[in-house]
Amino acid sequence: MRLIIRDDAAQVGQYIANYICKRINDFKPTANRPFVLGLPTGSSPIPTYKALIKMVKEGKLSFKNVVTFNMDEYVALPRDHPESYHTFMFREFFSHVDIPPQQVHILDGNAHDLHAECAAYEQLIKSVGGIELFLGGIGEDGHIAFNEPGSSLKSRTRIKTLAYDTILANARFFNNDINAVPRMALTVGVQTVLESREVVVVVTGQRKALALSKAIEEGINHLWTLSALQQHPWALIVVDEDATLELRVKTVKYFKSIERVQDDVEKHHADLRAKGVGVVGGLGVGGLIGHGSWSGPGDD
Ligand SMILES: N[C@@H]1[C@@H](O)[C@H](O)[C@@H](COP(=O)(O)O)O[C@@H]1O
Repeated sequence: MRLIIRDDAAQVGQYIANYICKRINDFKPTANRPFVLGLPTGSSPIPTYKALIKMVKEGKLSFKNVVTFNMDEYVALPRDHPESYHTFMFREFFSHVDIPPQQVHILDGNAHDLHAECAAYEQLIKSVGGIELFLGGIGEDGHIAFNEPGSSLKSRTRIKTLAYDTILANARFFNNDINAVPRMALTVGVQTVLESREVVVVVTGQRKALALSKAIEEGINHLWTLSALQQHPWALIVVDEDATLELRVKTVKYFKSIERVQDDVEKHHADLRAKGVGVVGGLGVGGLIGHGSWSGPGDD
């Protein structure tokens, strides 16, 4: 796992957008071999969406051959409700990029048979070859998607009752009316996220600081479901300074030093490549081994 720390939420968004842009462009997706991207809702990914939209408008990135799967959706909230995740995603992102709407997948919280809807979602993800990169956010209680505390770390897409803390936290989107917040949601499971080939998580703001420290400084624990990421071979968490408030100074220094070393190694490789010297893997930092040149968060 790698942790990248930036000054503020805007810089976090820019970093992740650059990262996703590079991933998609390096993948060279085609209609027959699309890039499969998992996406979250919430306020945290908005700076990333803004930066991605700008890249599309500048012609640096296209979503024509990208297939998306959203993490979650409320149960029984009309699809066209301003706070449904369908509405959110089209308002904040999909309507501004060149993705064909039939390539967008969002769970249907109004499906007649919710269990069948969840099973079909898992099947659909499998049928396109699995998710290449899952971008996620977290709740204050450390939940990823809507995998509330106590969720099985082997869970798959299913119906989930929301924790009272989450209902309280999300009331801000419903005119602070707790009674208006749906009590249930459909969500991908922790295992669904872990099965994607790469996971990138955005964590910003002081109110997420405790969850971040529980997830990365302590053991894997179903009470902080993001901690399951410790088992993922290719995970990156991008945070702002505020989100690091509960981390040990030593933890912050460690991850910052890893990034510095990574930059030095990357520069060294670029110099070698410019001189026409082939670069083989094996430097052992941040996933260089087996990748020739570093391009990802690494599996250290
Ligand atoms: N289901 C979503 C999560 O996927 C999201 O990560 C979380 C954080 O939202 P925010 O980024 O607004 O803090 O909100 C909801 O609970």
